[in-house]
Amino acid sequence: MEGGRGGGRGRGRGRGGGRGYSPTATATATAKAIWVPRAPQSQSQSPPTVDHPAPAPATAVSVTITPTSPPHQSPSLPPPHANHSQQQPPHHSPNPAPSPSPSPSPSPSPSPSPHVFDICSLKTSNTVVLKPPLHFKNRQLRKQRQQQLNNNNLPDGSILRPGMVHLKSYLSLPDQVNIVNTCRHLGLGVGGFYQPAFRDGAHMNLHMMCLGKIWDPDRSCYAETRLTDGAKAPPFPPDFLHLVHNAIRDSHALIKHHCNTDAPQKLLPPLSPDIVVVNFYTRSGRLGLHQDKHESDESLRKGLPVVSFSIGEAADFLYGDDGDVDKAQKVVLESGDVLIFGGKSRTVFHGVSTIHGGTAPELLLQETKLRPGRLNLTFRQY
Ligand SMILES: O=C(O)CCC(=O)C(=O)O
Ligand SMILES: [Fe+2]
Repeated sequence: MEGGRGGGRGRGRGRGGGRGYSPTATATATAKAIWVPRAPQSQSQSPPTVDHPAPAPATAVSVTITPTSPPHQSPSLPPPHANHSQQQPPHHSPNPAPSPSPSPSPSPSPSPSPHVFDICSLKTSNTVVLKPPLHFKNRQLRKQRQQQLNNNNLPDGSILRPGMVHLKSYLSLPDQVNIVNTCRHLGLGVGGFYQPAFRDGAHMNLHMMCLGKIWDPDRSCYAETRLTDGAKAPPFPPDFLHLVHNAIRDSHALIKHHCNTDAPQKLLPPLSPDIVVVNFYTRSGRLGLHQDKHESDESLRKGLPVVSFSIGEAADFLYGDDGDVDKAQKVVLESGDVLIFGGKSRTVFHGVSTIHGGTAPELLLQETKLRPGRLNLTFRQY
């Protein structure tokens, strides 16, 4: 990604909103009694710049009552922590926090370092949570499958520009849960989430973690280690590869259908990703218009795409020919959406202007305890 050259300083210079974005609107959700959303987080749990409006809205169904329990997670995940990084310093401490213990021992557990950013808020409380009944879950899954394969087995999606494809509701709920859990686990360890800062003291308005290679926003290049704390990137997670490949395959089907071509791979070349940039946006998070253009010359020359997964709250994603926000087009990316830009759109300017609070799927929140905000993964081939 390019935060500096080409007029795209928006990515990095996110101080207070970067390139002319108005402050993020805070949506207030009204819950219609039902199964209760998670306990609202107290202000003291929030980083200084983060809004914590009302909890996500819930959906009306008949319910059974169960006590609050930790989310479903793989046994290797660390146990719930009560502490989150709240006073996020500009830089990681020189001694990165140790990886969370792989042992699933229940409690008491060591709290993560205060410098670690936990994308889930797993603090248990006395709140009674009403869980959705199984038939509701199944209906959701059926609906999702149908959405994925309507229209002659084509995925639900559209072509925004040549080489730029938006797949709607593409990632299943279990896949989203798995991605959140994996990112949480990696994000708590060495090289995990941090808030990138610049030499001049400005911060990006998001938390980032790079897998495979480190993206260094200050130097606008990839590096082996992170400047702030010397951490190496956690390895690229091979578990996600099939999702990326499937998304490209299904985008090809869509391109073939809509663009009347037998060679969709010429418009959108396939990639073998080896880097993921994972961003977590709180509700006030954003990312100025920028280009992703520090992958290898060959990768860029071939137009190997960037594949982006959105999970959690919806976001306004802007894109255009240059860094001018007023001329940019907008698409709303919701949880489970996949956006791909390659070929002629490989270096399209893009950014995130708004996170829509309260829009994350309730089931996802129940399963993961994802914080209010949005998780985004962009896969790239160096
Ligand atoms: O969050 C998004 O949708 C975009 C992220 C992005 O552009 C980047 O990480 O370079
Ligand atoms: Fe980008």
